[in-house]
Amino acid sequence: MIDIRNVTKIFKTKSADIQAVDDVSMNVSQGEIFGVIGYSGAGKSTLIRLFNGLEMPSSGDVVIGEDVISSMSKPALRKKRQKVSMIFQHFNLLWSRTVAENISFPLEIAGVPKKERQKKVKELVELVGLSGREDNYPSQLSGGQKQRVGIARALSNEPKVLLCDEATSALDPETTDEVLDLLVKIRDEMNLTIVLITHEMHVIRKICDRAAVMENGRVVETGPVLKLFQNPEHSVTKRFVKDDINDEETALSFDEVRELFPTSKILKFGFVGSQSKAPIVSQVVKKYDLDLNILSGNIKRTNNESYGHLFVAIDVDDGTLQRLKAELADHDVTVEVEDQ
Ligand SMILES: Nc1ncnc2c1ncn2[C@@H]1O[C@H](COP(=O)(O)OP(=O)(O)OP(=O)(O)O)[C@@H](O)[C@H]1O
Repeated sequence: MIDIRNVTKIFKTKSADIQAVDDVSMNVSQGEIFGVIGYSGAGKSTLIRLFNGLEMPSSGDVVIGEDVISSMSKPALRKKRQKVSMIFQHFNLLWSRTVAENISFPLEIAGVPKKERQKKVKELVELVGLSGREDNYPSQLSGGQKQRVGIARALSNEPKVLLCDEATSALDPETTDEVLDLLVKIRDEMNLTIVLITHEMHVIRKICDRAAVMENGRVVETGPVLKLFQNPEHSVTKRFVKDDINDEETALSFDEVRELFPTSKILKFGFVGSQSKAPIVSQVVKKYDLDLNILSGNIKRTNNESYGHLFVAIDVDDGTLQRLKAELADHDVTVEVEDQ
């Protein structure tokens, strides 16, 4: 559906050339929710703006469906943007227009007759849960409601692709989850392909199927979301996963744990899916007659699986540890020894 091929974007400024996107390649399948995550300045906004031709690549190709975005004429591109629409962090609504008029605006530009526009607006208002608010102005709405208007407006021309530029970054956690649920609903109902950029791993975990991690303009890691959470390889991915799990408290208490149990090793067991509920660890620990102190645990849900980890302090010699690791590996439970 979307094919990004060796795309580079260099901004030429008076003082220097800035390489915002550096040789990025990625594919997004039809119906997928694909996330791009990175810290500030990683190149996410530039990358997503390349998807709909708001920026043109310095080299490489952006292909959406049958069209090579990077070599389209301006009028063709304007037309294409009706099918590759976008929502924004600060909503970009027209403040002097009501909810209904905002949603109707792209249809007016596309020359859709009034009757048809009204019908479409009504459908969209219902779809995004804003019935009764049609005549309100944006200033009368909460942040979450404003983004619902942004989403309805973006859907008015029945796009194939929805680009989300930090769409929940201005929202509180509860409203973020409501808007994310809405994105999943419209993906399912309209068979949309969604590409979102974010700096919040929670957003990736909650709704994305696959994600790419960016640093300094490059994609440093990409894969199915569960894989990124379970087995992050790049240091940036590890930081994002750690922030999401938020085990700072555990990290702080490790020193105390070492004082309390000087001969113990601190282990982290990692689980996924059904294993996260089964008593595998308890069975294996019993079998080797080990004493175990549970330090902390956490189970999180991705869009379709649960995964989790358990930190324990355990008095175990190296030989037994190897056997324990092998046995747990047979049950898809990973074991990591935390640094002493
Ligand atoms: N129009 C521009 N002219 C010059 N440099 C730019 C331009 N747009 C972006 N940059 C630079 O490109 C780099 C990547 O910026 P970009 O906004 O794409 O990153 P980002 O990951 O989206 O960060 P943020 O979340 O802070 O927006 C930065 O160094 C930025 O200063």
